[in-house]
Amino acid sequence: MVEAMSQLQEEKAQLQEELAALREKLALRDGDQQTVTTQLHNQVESLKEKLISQAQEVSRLRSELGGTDLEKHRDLLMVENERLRQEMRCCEAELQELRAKPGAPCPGCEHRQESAQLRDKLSQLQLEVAENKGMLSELNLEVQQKTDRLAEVELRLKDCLAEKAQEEERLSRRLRDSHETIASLRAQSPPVKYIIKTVEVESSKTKQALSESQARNQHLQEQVAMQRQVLKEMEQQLQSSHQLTAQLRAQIAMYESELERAHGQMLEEMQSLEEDKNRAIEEAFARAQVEMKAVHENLAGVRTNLLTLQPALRTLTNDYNGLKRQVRGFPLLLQEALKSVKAEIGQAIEEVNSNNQELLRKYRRELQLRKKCHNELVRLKGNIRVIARVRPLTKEDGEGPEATNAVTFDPDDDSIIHLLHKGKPVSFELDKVFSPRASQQDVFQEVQALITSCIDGFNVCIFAYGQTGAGKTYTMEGSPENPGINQRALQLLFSEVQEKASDWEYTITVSVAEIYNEVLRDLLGKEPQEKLEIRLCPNGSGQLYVPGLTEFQVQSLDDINKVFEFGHTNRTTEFTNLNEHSSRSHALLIVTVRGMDCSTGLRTTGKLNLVDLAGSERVGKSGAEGSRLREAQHINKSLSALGDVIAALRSRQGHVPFRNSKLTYLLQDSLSGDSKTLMVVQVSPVEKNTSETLYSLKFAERVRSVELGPVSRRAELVSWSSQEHLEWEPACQTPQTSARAHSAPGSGTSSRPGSIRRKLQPSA
Ligand SMILES: Nc1ncnc2c1ncn2[C@@H]1O[C@H](COP(=O)(O)OP(=O)(O)OP(=O)(O)O)[C@@H](O)[C@H]1O
Repeated sequence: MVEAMSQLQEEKAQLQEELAALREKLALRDGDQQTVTTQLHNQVESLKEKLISQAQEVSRLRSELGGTDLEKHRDLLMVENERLRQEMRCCEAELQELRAKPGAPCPGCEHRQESAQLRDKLSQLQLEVAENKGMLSELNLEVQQKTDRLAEVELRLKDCLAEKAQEEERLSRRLRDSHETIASLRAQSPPVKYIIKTVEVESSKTKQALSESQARNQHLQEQVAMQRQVLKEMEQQLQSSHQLTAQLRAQIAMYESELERAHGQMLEEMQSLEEDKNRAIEEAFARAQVEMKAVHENLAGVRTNLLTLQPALRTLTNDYNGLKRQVRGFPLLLQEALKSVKAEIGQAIEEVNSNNQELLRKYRRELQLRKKCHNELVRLKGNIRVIARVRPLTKEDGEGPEATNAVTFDPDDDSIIHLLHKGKPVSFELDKVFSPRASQQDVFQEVQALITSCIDGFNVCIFAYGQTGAGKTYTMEGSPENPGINQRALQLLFSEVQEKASDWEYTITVSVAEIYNEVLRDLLGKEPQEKLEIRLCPNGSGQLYVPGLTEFQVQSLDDINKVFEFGHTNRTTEFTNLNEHSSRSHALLIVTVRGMDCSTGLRTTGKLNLVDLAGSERVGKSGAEGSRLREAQHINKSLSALGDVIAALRSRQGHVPFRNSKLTYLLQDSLSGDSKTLMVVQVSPVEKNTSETLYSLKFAERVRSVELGPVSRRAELVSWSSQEHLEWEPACQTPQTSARAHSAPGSGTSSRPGSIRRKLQPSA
């Protein structure tokens, strides 16, 4: 029993210990539970506070920025709009009144225009106001939409708050229940274990509910943030609509002021117009009264006058009837007058025509006379003339005694040239001698009469003769800056032709050819290397022509330059050593001038041959061989043939040996008949060239001298040919042997060069 008692005691102590431990544990649990509950309570409290503050915030926001302001704005705008409408109606009514007012400004009055302008302005303003009205109603609509959305948000917020309150209520109720349960558990200690477990279960449930409510709280916070964002956007929109409204209001104010000003202006104008009108009426009335008075007075006078005028009126009526009769007969008179005037005019025209005919006849006669005079002049000068041109010393002549000047001139006679050959002076007389100082123009002046005769239908030949480097090409072609005879001749032809353009139609064509080693080539052709032949015209006219020789029509200096350029290019491409070749060939520029008299239909053709001959130096003398010898022989042959032809022409022989060379055969037309020839003998002034110079001058003098008396001429011809051939023999080549060599004036050995010419003339 004792053992059982002690066992019971032990068990009791054990149980007490266990109870104490449990109590301790429970006390601990209680403490934990309490802290958790207070924490939860605190959390719920803070949530509540947050919710309240959020609700306050929302209401504050609502009061600050919410629909009420928008609504207020909208209401204000609507009131404003209504006020504007009323004002507009008033203005319109006033305008109507003004329009309807009698005594509108008189037509054409300047105020009328201004009034019209004002009306236009007003209608513009009305249009603008209507536009603004439209904008305002749009704005109203927008404000309405925003207000609706705000109301929706508020509703949602209210729902959320109610849910929250319910949740809070539920939680606090559960909390209260838990507290009560704990208190009851404390009161009943034995089933502590079970209660603790229940509390534990309850506590976890409470926690879960708490976390749920936190999540919901979070969700609500997010929603509130979203709402805030929406509110912000709406705020911005509201602000922009505020700005727009302010702008619109400003515009409306502006239009109002404009309208007011226009209205005021209009009123003022109307007033001034009214005043003007009244004033004008008064003035008019006063004037009318005065005039009326005067008219009355006049009327009295007129009445008395009328009585006196009646007899005068009768006579005037008689006069009028007489004039009427005269007017009826006027067309007849006019016709007769016109007839006589026409007859007079016809007579005058006939007189003018006959005068014109007379003048034309005189002009033609003058033209013929001029032509005759010109021909006479040329004839007096000689159909074949020879002039010399001495080139200046150039760098190419070198230095030293061999390069000194050997040519002098006669200061009193420009047809004499003196040459110092091997220390002995020799003189020659030609038609004219040009010193090195002579310009291209000076030389051209001498030949231009010949060139113009070409327009009248004459054939002309101008040759440049002389040794290589004596200046032939310079005289004929010149340089681009200082052109020679060729270009100047064509320019002269152009200007002459232009002068006659009213009566004559002219065409000028050019051909460029070359004779080398007795072969004729066309330098303007497509095949410059092709050999050309000279043939008789098949029409039996006896004239010559060159089949295939290209002719270019030229009208300007540009055309000439192109033709020369083309000819030069053909020559350059043909021969590698052009300078060498050019001095060994004859270059011909053939200009044909064809004219037609517009009134008579008369046609003329004149040919101008401008020839740069091959160098006349006697290459054969220096013992040249091969091609140089062949060239020399050809040149010699053609130059001799030219001399023979000129000589035969001057002596008017029956037979002229044209066919002895290609050159003379080609120029046959231009060397025969009444053609005119000029030879320019080019002279080098250098000491080392005196032998060639002497030869050239002798040749020139011979050409010039053969024109005299028939017997002498024949004798001269014999001497010419034999002399010419002898000249090519080196052994016979001495200047002294020439019968035509002259001594320089003052040398005392011979008479003046002109004496030979005189010697050959038939004695009187
Ligand atoms: N009157 C002049 N004034 C100035 N320079 C001249 C004159 N005459 C010739 N000359 C010059 O002398 C040089 C030889 O002249 P040009 O070439 O005309 O001689 P050419 O007789 O035609 O020779 P070629 O037979 O070789 O053609 C050239 O440089 C030229 O410019």
